[in-house]
Amino acid sequence: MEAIEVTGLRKTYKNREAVDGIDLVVARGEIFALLGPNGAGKTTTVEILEGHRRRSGGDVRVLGEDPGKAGSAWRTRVGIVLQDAADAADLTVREMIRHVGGFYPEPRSADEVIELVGLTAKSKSKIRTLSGGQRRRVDVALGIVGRPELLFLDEPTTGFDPEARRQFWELIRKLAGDGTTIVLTTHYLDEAEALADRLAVMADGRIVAEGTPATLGGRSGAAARVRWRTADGVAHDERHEDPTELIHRLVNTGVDLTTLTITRPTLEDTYLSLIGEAR
Ligand SMILES: Nc1ncnc2c1ncn2[C@@H]1O[C@H](COP(=O)(O)OP(=O)(O)OP(=O)(O)O)[C@@H](O)[C@H]1O
Repeated sequence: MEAIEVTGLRKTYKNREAVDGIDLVVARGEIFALLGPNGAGKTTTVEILEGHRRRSGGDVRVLGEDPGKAGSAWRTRVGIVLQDAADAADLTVREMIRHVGGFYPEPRSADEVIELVGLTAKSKSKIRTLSGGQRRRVDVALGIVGRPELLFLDEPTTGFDPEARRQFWELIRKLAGDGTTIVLTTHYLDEAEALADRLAVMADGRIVAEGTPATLGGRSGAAARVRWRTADGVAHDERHEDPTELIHRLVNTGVDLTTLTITRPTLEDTYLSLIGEAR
């Protein structure tokens, strides 16, 4: 059974199709990223999958059930990392995690969760005294304390410093390695590339491309850009479908290969052209 199966999902707000008939499958144990510009329909889609928003049409199965009708047993199998879930709390980190863990049948221990999110040094601090990035770690802790089979993360690393982002990525990989299915929305293309097994790009309520980070939008087959400088200092810049033959030729003509660079479009290049085409 897949973790998520969606066919023909639609959501209409007044006259506006925020989600305009999307199909989506997320396999168990997969890390799936949903990308797209502001207003594309990502949050609406994810909130429907979480059971927090009604759909206008289509079929949705999440862990085998319709989230619009599923009960509390289903809810304990799904983890949601909300932005600022823990913000106003006057509790300590450990108290808050234990408190929320109490709502689940088989919670992780507070110590395990605190260690996983890297908050050991802050476990006895009141949440309101934490920095923004540290509070986001508490949000993540609250999302995973119930040992979810499926975890939704909405722009999880906004406000993290670079080291905290890398630590968070490690945590996500670890959770996925233990079999947790992960669905994340992000505006960071490097994050999607580092984490996602598969990703989909939404624009204007539709999915405009879907694939692995390496193949999205024909990326792997896109022409490579080859640049080099000849001994007389002249710069060359060419595009080639298959640069191997060109490189052989350059080697045979004695080009200084220390000046040679070969680049493919980055995920960001591909994403921006997909979004541009969708407009
Ligand atoms: N409660 C609502 N009532 C009316 N329109 C809404 C509502 N929620 C969202 N919309 C509209 O639906 C569209 C999709 O919004 P959504 O929040 O799903 O986009 P998003 O891809 O998550 O954007 P962002 O990257 O900015 O979070 C937008 O045009 C938004 O204005």
